[in-house]
Parts: sequence; C-alpha cells; structure tokens
Amino acid sequence: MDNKRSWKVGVTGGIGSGKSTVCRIFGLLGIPVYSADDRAKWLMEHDPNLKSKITEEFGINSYTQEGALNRKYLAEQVFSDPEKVKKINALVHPAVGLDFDKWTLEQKVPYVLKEAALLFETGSAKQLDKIINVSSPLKVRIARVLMRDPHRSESQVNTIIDQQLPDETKNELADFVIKNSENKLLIPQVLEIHQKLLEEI
Ligand SMILES: CC(C)(COP(=O)(O)OP(=O)(O)OC[C@H]1O[C@@H](n2cnc3c(N)ncnc32)[C@H](O)[C@@H]1O)[C@@H](O)C(=O)NCCC(=O)NCCS
Ligand SMILES: Nc1ncnc2c1ncn2[C@@H]1O[C@H](COP(=O)(O)OP(=O)(O)OP(=O)(O)O)[C@@H](O)[C@H]1O
Repeated sequence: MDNKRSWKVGVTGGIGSGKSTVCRIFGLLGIPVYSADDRAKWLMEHDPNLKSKITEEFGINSYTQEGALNRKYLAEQVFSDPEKVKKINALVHPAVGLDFDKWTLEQKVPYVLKEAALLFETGSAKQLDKIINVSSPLKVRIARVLMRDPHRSESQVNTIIDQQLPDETKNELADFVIKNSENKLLIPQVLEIHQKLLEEI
C-alpha cells in the first residue's frame, strides 16, 4: 500500500438505492465514510461565500430566518428545472470536492468512502480510485423513498430520478456493483468488496 494516502472509493447509486445503508455496513468494518449529501448541506449553511452565492442565485427564501437551509423550497426550485440543477451543482460541488480532499488527508486507513448520489454525473468519479454502484430496481427504490420521506411526492421522486444517470449506465461504469434488491443479502456483498480492496491496495 502507498503509505502516503488512503485510497478514495466512491459509493454511488440513484435516489433510494441504499447507499447510506451500504455505507453503514462499511462503517462497522472501521471504514470512514464521507457523506457528500450531508456535507454539502453543512457547507451550504456554514460557508459564508457559498451561502451568499446561493442567496444571490435562488433568492432569500433559500434560508430560513434562523439561517437554516430551506430544503423544501430549494428542492421545489431546483428539481423541476435541469438548468437550476446545473446552477446549484456548479456552486456546491467544487466546495464539496475540496472539503472531501481535506478530510481524506486526515484519515489514516487503507481506504475511505465517499458516498454521493452524483459521482459520474459531476465528473468527480475521475478523482476516485474505485467506484461502487448500489443498484436496485426502480420500483423498489421509489417505494423505499416514499416510505422514508413522507414529505416527498412520487412525482418529485420521479423528477429527481430524471436528473440522474440510469442505473444500467452506472453499473457499466462502476468497478463493483452491489445489488440491493429484496432477495439479495447486503453484508456478504460488502465483505467481499472490502476484502478485494484490501488485497489490491
Ligand atoms: C436541493 C436540496 C437542498 C434538497 O434537499 P432535500 O433534503 O429535499 O433532498 P436530499 O438532499 O436528501 O436529496 C434527495 C435525493 O435527491 C438526489 N439529489 C440531490 N441533489 C441532486 C442533484 N444536484 N442532482 C440530482 N439529484 C440530486 C439524491 O439522490 C438525493 O439523495 C439538496 O438536494 C441539495 O442541496 N442539492 C444540491 C447539492 C447536491 O448536489 N448535493 C448532492 C451531492 S454533493
Ligand atoms: N435491503 C433493504 N431492505 C429493506 N430496506 C432497505 C434496504 N436497503 C435500504 N432500505 C431502506 O430504503 C431507504 C433508502 O435507503 P438509503 O437511505 O440507504 O438509500 P440512499 O441511496 O442513501 O438514498 P438517497 O439517495 O435518497 O439518500 C431507507 O429507508 C432504508 O432503510
């Protein structure tokens, strides 16, 4: 293993595919996980430069009076318009990329995980050593998201899906695929990939 740095392994997958669930299992094996979605929200609330750019682009309603990110408002704004998705991505993703690199340098492990809904779409896959795609049938994903997020309508979930690459394309581009359907166990699949990564590093 190159002693100087940890390998960067991406975990991606469409909305509701089970990325966070898979990452929790890797977490139990001691692998540090960087959640790009969570961290993006943190940066949008705490990075003054990013905050002012978002307010400029999407208006003062982007934040509540207490300064919290108005997720419902922004979701309605961006997910219905591909141009606005591009705009928010262009503001948020460079900040997340820098923050991830800084975080990785602090980790002293063979590999770290970057969990992100968008890796191929944003080009950040190129900065990673390996990519895992979590794949599950569209119907199962929609049903799981509607159970988990009661505030989201089926039509919003479908609009979000339209902004993401199809699962089949991501399976082809990924180094590893984890199948998270109803009849496949996750833990053995995670253990197999963990073992392969440790052997390769
Ligand atoms: C618009 C926001 C505030 C809505 O927040 P909300 O809590 O309602 O949704 P959440 O973040 O959980 O997203 C729901 C799902 O939508 C998908 N999604 C999120 N952002 C994007 C995007 N830019 N393009 C396509 N799909 C996206 C993901 O599958 C995600 O799991 C939020 O999604 C956001 O800030 N997005 C832009 C930043 C971004 O791209 N984040 C993700 C990777 S860094
Ligand atoms: N194998 C499974 N069996 C049952 N429920 C599952 C399974 N995998 C995931 N889920 C549930 O489905 C929902 C979506 O999973 P999870 O949050 O891990 O997906 P995600 O890919 O991180 O989603 P998002 O992109 O929306 O953040 C969660 O409520 C989770 O508990």
